[in-house]
Amino acid sequence: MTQTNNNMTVNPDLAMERAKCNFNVLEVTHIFDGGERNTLQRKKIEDVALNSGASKDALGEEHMSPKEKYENAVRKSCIYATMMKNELAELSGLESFGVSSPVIRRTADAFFKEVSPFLLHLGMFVPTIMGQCTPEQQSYWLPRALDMQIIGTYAQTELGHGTFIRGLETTATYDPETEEFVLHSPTLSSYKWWAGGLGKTVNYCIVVAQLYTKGECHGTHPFIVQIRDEDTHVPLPGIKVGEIGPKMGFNTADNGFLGFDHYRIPREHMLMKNAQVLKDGTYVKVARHGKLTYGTMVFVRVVLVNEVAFNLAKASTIAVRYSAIRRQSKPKPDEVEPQILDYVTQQHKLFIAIATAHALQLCSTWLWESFSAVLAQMKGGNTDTLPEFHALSSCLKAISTSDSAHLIEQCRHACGGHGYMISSGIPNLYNFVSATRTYEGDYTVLLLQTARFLVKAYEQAEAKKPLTPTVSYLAHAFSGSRATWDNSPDGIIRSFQALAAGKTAVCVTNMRKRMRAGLSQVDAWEMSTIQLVAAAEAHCRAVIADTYRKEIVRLTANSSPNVKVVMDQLTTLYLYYWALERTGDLLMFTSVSQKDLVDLQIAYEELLLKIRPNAVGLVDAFDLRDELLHSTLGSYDGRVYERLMEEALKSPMNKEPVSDAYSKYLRPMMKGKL
Ligand SMILES: CC/C=C\C/C=C\C/C=C\C/C=C\CC/C=C/C(=O)SCCNC(=O)CCNC(=O)[C@H](O)C(C)(C)COP(=O)(O)OP(=O)(O)OC[C@H]1O[C@@H](n2cnc3c(N)ncnc32)[C@H](O)[C@@H]1OP(=O)(O)O
Ligand SMILES: Cc1cc2nc3c(=O)[nH]c(=O)nc-3n(C[C@H](O)[C@H](O)[C@H](O)COP(=O)(O)OP(=O)(O)OC[C@H]3O[C@@H](n4cnc5c(N)ncnc54)[C@H](O)[C@@H]3O)c2cc1C
Repeated sequence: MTQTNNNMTVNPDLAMERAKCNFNVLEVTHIFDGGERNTLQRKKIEDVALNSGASKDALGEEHMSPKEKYENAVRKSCIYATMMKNELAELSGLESFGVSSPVIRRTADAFFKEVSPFLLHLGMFVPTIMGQCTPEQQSYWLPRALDMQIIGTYAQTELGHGTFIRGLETTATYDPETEEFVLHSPTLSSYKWWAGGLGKTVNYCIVVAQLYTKGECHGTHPFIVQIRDEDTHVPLPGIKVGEIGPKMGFNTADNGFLGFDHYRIPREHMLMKNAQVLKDGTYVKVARHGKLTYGTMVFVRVVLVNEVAFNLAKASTIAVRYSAIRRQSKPKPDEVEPQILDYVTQQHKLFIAIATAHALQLCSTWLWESFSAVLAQMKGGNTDTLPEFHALSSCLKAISTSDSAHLIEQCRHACGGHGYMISSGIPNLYNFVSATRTYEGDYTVLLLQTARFLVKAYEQAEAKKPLTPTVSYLAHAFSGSRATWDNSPDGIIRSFQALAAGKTAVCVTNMRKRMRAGLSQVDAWEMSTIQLVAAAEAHCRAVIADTYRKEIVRLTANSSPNVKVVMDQLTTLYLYYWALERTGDLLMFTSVSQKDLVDLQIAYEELLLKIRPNAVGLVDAFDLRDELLHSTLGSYDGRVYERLMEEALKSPMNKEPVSDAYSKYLRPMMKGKL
């Protein structure tokens, strides 16, 4: 066993990997964090939050009953929330603590193997107050929410409808006599369903309901609604609330249901930044864009790109470290069993996961900056950039969550049987991330939103009208010839753009054909949706590839030579991987030949070998403390087998030498006495 500086016993294979890494790991950490200052700040926050040991459980969460798990999650949420109010607020440098800080959010992961019941409070309740309230409403609600005097959630989805927001059934009918809204759930399918924290934790929630005033329906609007007594926590009269039951993941989030029986709230509890109901019941539209009430969802879609990049970084750290210590099979009889990381197929599974974590992390920062710019313009009353941003955030949310879930599962495959253990950490990561593909807008549904924008942009390009930046490549779609293949990074990115343009063109052509053949526009669109989803996916891949490449070139401009090399290798790997995944499309829409593709496959395999010696260094650069990984397979010291055994011995099943089930069932059955 090898000793490191701080006297930690490290598995010798991992120590050897670290010794052969040829680049400065800390420099890459700074790139991933967005600069040295951010790394220092992150480390300080992690030290304060994690060094006290407050995040640890006496008994592993996985051995607790659902009720114990929930209560334990609330206990730790309260500890973490108190830390945020006290020590962490100042350190994070945020005006309003925690609300938009990925570091605070990530550090919280050390406290929860699943999720905090407060996630929706900070993730959606507070952002909705910030985004949908008038200044007066904000000054009343925000301090109470930030100080955790009230805890809230976001209740939009109903039993009958999640995707189709305009189809929600909960009603909020204005009564000018009492200056109140009457909230009502007219059907079973109108019951709110899913909101995190609603089951048992929160006492307030944002409720999205159909607004009726003066006999007219004005569509869905947000309201802030008290559902439990602020002192006793008992549900208020007219409220039917509870928890929805066990799920694939999110089992500490007490997702809930909620129904209203003619439940009254004051007029001022409608969130009135974008639309108002006056005392006499007159409806006044304030916003210049009809979809601004969907703002919290857009915010969360942006945040999620960062969130899944982080979770993918965790899964790849676990799988790469494990693959460095795991030895299996004997391809060369005279040599020792190789580390499984030496198998090229294993590298193929894992290095794309590392590269994707980088790509999504850098895209998320870029997306966040674009979002800030759109918000700044909207403050000045200009909503022109919103449609493009909605299209962009929709596809990035869809692709980042879907790719991350797929790659986390691939990391599990890469860990063989041990990856299936809860203690490996990977099942919890997968259960969490696979939900992100559905919530906040399902994958297909969001890609179809992007496709709407692409088709419109294509028609603008056809009419030689100006295009917005992310679709400017569509202007080249009318050259009449196939894009010229060239295997340089820029050449591959141009080819990805050609694929997106080509696929969009095919959709438009097919829809026009179908309409000429007599189909309505809606039916022609519906018949083309498989290809529209594929076009939006291709567009998103082109955006990610272009952004990742540009950002890496910019961020490594002053890096040391070896860091430049390894970062260039990772971006190139990302481009080769996706080109090889899309060979059929490339043959359709570019001049690529069979020989070009065979050469590209060989170049890809050689690239895997070049990255191999730096693989552990690359995941170390994510700088994920053991407390965040929660993994027997992925800890920094690589004591995998010791940890697996330690965890197995903690199982309550091992507390008694003979299980009660023996005398109750096994023995009678075996003795023929059952
Ligand atoms: C410290 C802690 C901080 C952070 C925490 C970190 C991490 C995570 C944070 C929190 C989250 C944690 C857990 C979340 C749990 C889950 C919560 C939820 O799921 S909440 C519910 C979410 N629900 C959805 O997302 C529903 C999806 N459906 C829709 O968005 C819409 O219905 C849909 C877009 C599908 C269609 O809307 P519709 O009104 O029917 O529009 P239509 O199709 O007719 O289009 C009309 C027109 O409007 C444009 N448009 C649609 N949406 C938007 C938008 N948001 N912005 C701008 N424009 C929009 C649409 O493109 C179309 O335009 P054109 O006519 O084509 O021009
Ligand atoms: C873990 C978790 C937490 C959640 N938390 C919250 C919360 O806090 N608050 C809240 O309000 N909601 C929450 N939700 C609900 C979530 O937002 C919805 O489940 C999600 O938006 C999908 O909607 P749906 O369930 O109605 O799916 P559906 O729309 O019924 O989708 C079912 C299938 O139909 C397809 N489909 C639907 N419409 C179309 C279409 N127009 N074209 C093509 N295909 C279509 C979808 O692609 C999908 O394959 C949560 C969900 C989960 C899983």
